[in-house]
Amino acid sequence: MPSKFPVNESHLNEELTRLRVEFEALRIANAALEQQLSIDAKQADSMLRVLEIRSNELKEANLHQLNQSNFIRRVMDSTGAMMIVLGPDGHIRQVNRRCAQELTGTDSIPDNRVLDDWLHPDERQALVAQAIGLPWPVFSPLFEVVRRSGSYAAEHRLGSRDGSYRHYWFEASLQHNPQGKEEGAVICASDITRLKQQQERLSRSEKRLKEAQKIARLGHWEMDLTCDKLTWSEEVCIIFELDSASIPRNYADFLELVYPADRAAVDRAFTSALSTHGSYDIEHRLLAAGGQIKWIHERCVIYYDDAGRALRLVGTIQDITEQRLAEEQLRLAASVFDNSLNGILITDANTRIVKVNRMFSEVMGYSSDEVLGQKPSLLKSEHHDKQFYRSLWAALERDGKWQGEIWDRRKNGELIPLWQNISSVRDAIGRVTHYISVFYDLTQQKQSAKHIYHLAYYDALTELPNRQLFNERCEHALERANRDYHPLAVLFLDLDRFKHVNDSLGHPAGDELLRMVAHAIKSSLRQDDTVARLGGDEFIILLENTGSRSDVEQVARKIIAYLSRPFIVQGHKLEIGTSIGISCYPEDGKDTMSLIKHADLAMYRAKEKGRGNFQFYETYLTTRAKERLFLESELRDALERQEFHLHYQPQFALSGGELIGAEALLRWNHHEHGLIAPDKFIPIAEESGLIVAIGEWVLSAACSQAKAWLDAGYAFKQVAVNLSGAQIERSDILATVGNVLATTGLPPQHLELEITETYIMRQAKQNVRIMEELRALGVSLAIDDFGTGQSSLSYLKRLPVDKLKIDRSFVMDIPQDSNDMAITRAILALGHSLKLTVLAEGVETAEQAAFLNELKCDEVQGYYYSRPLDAESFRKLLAKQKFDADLFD
Ligand SMILES: Nc1nc2c(ncn2[C@@H]2O[C@H](COP(=O)(O)O[C@H]3[C@@H](O)[C@H](n4cnc5c(=O)[nH]c(N)nc54)O[C@@H]3COP(=O)(O)O)[C@@H](O)[C@H]2O)c(=O)[nH]1
Repeated sequence: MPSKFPVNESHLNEELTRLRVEFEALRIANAALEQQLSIDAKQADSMLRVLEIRSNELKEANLHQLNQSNFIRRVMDSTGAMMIVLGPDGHIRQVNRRCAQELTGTDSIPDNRVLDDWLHPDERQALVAQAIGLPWPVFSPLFEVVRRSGSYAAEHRLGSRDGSYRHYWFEASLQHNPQGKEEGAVICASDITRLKQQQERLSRSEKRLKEAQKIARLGHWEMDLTCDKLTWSEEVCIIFELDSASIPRNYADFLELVYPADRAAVDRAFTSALSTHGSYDIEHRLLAAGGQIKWIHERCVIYYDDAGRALRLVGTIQDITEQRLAEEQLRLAASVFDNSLNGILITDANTRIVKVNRMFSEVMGYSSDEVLGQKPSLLKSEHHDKQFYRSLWAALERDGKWQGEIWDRRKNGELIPLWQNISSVRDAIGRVTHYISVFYDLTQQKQSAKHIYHLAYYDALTELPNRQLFNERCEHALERANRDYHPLAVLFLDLDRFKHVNDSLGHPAGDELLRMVAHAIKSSLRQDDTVARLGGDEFIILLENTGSRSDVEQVARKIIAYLSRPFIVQGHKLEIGTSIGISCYPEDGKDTMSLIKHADLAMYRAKEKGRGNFQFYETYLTTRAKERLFLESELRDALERQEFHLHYQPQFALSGGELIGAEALLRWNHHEHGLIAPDKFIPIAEESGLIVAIGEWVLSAACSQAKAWLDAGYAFKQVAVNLSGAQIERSDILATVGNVLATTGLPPQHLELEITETYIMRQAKQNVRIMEELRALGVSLAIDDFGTGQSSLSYLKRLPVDKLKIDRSFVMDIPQDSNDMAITRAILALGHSLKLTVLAEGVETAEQAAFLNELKCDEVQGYYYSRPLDAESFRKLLAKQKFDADLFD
């Protein structure tokens, strides 16, 4: 075959040679190979045999491993815990059935899952936080933790298939192969959910116990007697106010904390319980660290060994301070309730009585048993109408309280006024639970008020209304009179001669007389009329619905007649009488004050008219009263203004006509109104008491003048000075006369003192004594106005007087009035029989002088002989006197 390429023989040879060589080499090699193959075949056979052996071994090993693996799986499945095998990257490689069931509800776990997927988010998050920043990929932070620690034990929650989390106790260990390379980890997770729940329950109940102990302030303690060691719960520390370091650790230290006064009792309880194999229960005080004394309740039980030896004591301590205080408060409240001076009644919401106190029973007369369960209406009286109780309940419902006066009825039927304070008690949600009524008896108060009212409105002596009540009644009467156009009258009474009774028989007799008079006035009036006592011997009467003035006049006459009858007081027959002033509404006044004032003025006028008279008010009486007021106020300054002077009315011996002396008569020359008559101002001076100073001035002026005349050589027997009754009563007349005589130097025998018969007889006994003392000074005494004063003859003969002055009223109607002549005659006879000088005053005519002369009257004075003269005129008269001065010494 032609070659495409030029053939080269050498080259072919060379090639052939090379091929031969190669072939030879190949042949040799093949032979070697065949040899080798034969060797190898042999070897292979032996190897195959080995392999077969090995394979059998492996099979056996595999079987063994499978058995082992099955065994392990069975073991794993048989455990109650979850077994999880993690691969080297943390993925779950294998789990036991329990685990698969728990986590997925199947028998397997899907591939590539990590256990962290079931961890509670909080825990997962915490593990993630630990794994952050690791330089290799982290599939399972949980596995990383296991890796880090090698072995790991912790509590974790894993989500179950039902969505709940269960608690597991993880115990994990990192796995290495024999070469030391990490192969993963095995986790055994035991379900501790129930344990956990029990723990939680336990801790909850421990907590609750703790709280309960705290609330109950209850602590517990234990004492190991074998080593005298005390242990306390936390609450005990709180009770003792000690920190746990300083809490007593043995019995002796504990006793130190017990209040000293209670230590013996505590120790007794302790030792007695030990000796009797008992327990003890005691309340005692302790000294808390803060210094406070606390009350505690201690209970203890003792445990013994089989031989009966006490081993330990277990006890509780409860702080009962508040309870004690509350008990104390309760005891106090109960004591207050029981001992309250107020009655207390408590009802339930249905107003059934649930409790009453002692005072209730005392006041109302019902025992507690008698009223419990009853309604308070048991006590009801008919004093109040339904409306009263309706408004009481309305107030209770509206304000929760009511207070006021209620008249109830006692068990014995008596009505009783009570001041009640009723309040409702509500519970936390506002429902009324009780009503409490606190009351006190107003009887006493009402009686006191009545008594006070009586004192304030009634006259204690006569039981008649007083001025205050009269005023009020008059006010009301005026309102009625004004409304109904009725007239009314006010009668002002002043008893005549009452002072005389008082002065002569004493105040008890005066009081009795006033009571009789009060009764007499009342019985002479209608029931509706008001009679009041204003004080002293003054009474006032209110006549309502009076008809004409004559009707009032009739009443006045009736009263005068009643009071003119004699009253027998302490065996004395007393004749007094009354003077009545009358004012009428509306003509004499439209208000109480005016009516009383005007009746008073009218009464004065009635008295002036003569006793046993009545007088209707007239306007001039007011003018007169004003005038009196004016005079009184002017009188007060008259002495200072030296407006007084004396006139002297000469007195003569009737038989020879000799000038024997003069009566000093006071004259008031007012700087504006000129001469004011003594009749006008002396009574005012007497009433106001100014008579004392004025009388002293008169005495002093008269004595000075008399002494001056004597010193000037004029002869006269005496100067007579009038002493007013008021002056004697209101001053020390004895001292006054003595002083005046001493200071003026007038020999007493030249002074004669004139005292009116009326005054002397008013208090005869006492006045006799004063007159005796005056006479002892050396002065002579004359009874002035004799015949007007109803002298008692028995007294008259005992009177230390020298002269009787026949009152002008008897002389003035001589010779026209035969009665006066008879009286004059009688006085002269009486005077002479008593060996007294008799002077007739007010002699104005020759007939009178002749009549007196005929009757051997000793001395005279009167206009017939001379009017009162001023001092100078009298001196001139003296100068004409031809008497021998010795005649009068
Ligand atoms: N306690 C004092 N009383 C005094 C004093 N001075 C006077 N009085 C008393 O005042 C009353 C009035 O006195 P008076 O106006 O002075 O009148 C006296 C005589 O003037 C008056 N008199 C005398 N003679 C007559 C007469 O013939 N006719 C007449 N109509 N009047 C006459 O009598 C008054 C004296 O009376 P008496 O005292 O009763 O002797 C009068 O009661 C005075 O007592 C004084 O200082 N203190």
